[in-house]
Amino acid sequence: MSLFFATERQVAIAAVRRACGLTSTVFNKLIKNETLTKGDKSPVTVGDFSAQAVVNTILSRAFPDDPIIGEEDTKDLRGDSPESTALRSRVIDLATESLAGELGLGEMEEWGLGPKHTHTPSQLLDAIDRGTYSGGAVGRMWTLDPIDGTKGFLRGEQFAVCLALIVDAKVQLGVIGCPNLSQDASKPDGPKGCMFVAVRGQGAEQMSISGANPAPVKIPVFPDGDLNMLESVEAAHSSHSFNDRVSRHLGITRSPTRMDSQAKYCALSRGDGGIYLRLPGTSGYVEKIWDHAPGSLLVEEAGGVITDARGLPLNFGLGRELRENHGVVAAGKFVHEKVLAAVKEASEEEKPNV
Ligand SMILES: Nc1ncnc2c1ncn2[C@@H]1O[C@H](COP(=O)(O)O)[C@@H](OP(=O)(O)O)[C@H]1O
Ligand SMILES: [Mg+2]
Ligand SMILES: [Mg+2]
Ligand SMILES: [Mg+2]
Repeated sequence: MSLFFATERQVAIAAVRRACGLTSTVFNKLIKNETLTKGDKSPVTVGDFSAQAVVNTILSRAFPDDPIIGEEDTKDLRGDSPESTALRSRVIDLATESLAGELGLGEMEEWGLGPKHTHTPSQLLDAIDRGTYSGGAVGRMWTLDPIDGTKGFLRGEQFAVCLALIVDAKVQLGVIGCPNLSQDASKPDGPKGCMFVAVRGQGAEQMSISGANPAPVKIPVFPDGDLNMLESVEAAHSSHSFNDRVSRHLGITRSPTRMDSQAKYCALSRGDGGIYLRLPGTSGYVEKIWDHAPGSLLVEEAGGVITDARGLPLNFGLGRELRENHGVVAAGKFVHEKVLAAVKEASEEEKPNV
């Protein structure tokens, strides 16, 4: 196997693993005033901020020249109000505790990481703000969603820690940690917690969050009548009624599987659902690159195809947003074209979607 991006892969896995551990700690202890509502009305918790501090600290030590496009920033943490002060100190405590653990990386000492190293509050806040890079078509950059599916996280359902390396607008490495996803889709009550890792040209695999039982994932060929749809829980994030219409065109009778976060891409990659469809609602929301970068590579490396609703490739080189894309259609390679055709038919019936 080619060793391209071997160090990046190892560091990204260690960082996502660490952030997954942190999110479980937070969930068990989350108290009411530790969640904020952002300007766009979406929630953010101490978990999102501290997970971004942890992952960005690890990335910045291992790859000091790489910029990071992260979802969160410290605007709401740096104020003098009692709320900001309390939130800030919780985030710093959580990140400090998390970074004090073993990372299992050979170069840890050299990079100033691991149990022997401390990080000051201002270093941790600055680490969060390392995520403000504006992106673009040229060069190496990481993109991080420290908690994708914050609403699912708050409900105790699916969420994911999502990290990708983009080089010259192409996703080369993607790591997604899903602490609440069953390791075996056929045993929903069995052990939970999986990580999905994809490297361009090297395939995709699933393992436990600790790294145990790595196994390749591949989208199976679904017999006609066995397909089903994966979609967001939140109707405001993608139109459920449009998906129903597409399902009717495809002759799908099974009800859709609703799941928060990029866990949907993970489910698709292992055949736990045949199509992921995400068509924008009417709010004019533009998709963010951290919500799709690792998931898109995972789908491709698992043998699937991902485009927008018009059949165009997702363009990760236009900054923080997928500015020129419209929705997302992901499916196995024998199904994707049929889904695009059904999307076209459905949208002709139901303007203004496409
Ligand atoms: N109106 C909207 N339309 C589409 N996506 C939206 C949206 N508002 C928020 N989102 C994005 O939807 C993501 C969750 O996707 P899903 O519905 O698949 O769980 C959120 O990620 P975060 O939870 O990281 O903020 C957020 O980026
Ligand atoms: Mg968010
Ligand atoms: Mg997200
Ligand atoms: Mg998020």
